[in-house]
Amino acid sequence: MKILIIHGVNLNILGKREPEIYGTLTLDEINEILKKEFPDVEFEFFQSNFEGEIVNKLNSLIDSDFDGVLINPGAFTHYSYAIRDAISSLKIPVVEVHLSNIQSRAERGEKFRAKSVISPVCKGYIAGFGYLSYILGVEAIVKSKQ
Ligand SMILES: O=C1C[C@@](O)(C(=O)O)C[C@@H](O)[C@@H]1O
Repeated sequence: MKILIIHGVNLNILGKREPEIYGTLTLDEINEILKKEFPDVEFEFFQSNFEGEIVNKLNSLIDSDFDGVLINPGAFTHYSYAIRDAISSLKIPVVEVHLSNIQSRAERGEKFRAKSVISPVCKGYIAGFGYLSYILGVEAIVKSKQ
């Protein structure tokens, strides 16, 4: 089984970025945890701060042999119709994940986080479990394929 993990904008600085919200693990450490948790899955990892690069990556999956995509779009979650349309064009399952609970953050004042323009075109979404959100997301892709 082949799964593409897409980390969006500002996730390259995980570990140093607001650790009280996003935790202390770096992106590489999260990627390593996924490889250890799912030894039978072939992963490709992709991070970009550029919306168009993420769109290009998603477009490249049309007619590919990937079985699923897990994406944390970062702040693109809240406004990128381009990423949304690219996901809609895919036939394989896409799961959206977030480290933080974007709904509770919205209630506590950051209202813009309440809206994900991405989740309506995903198979499902998981938020609020820190790096475990990624594990749960991959598990959802693997188990829904079985
Ligand atoms: O960059 C991020 C990270 C995030 O996607 C998360 O993983 O909790 C939540 C987004 O609202 C935020 O812009």
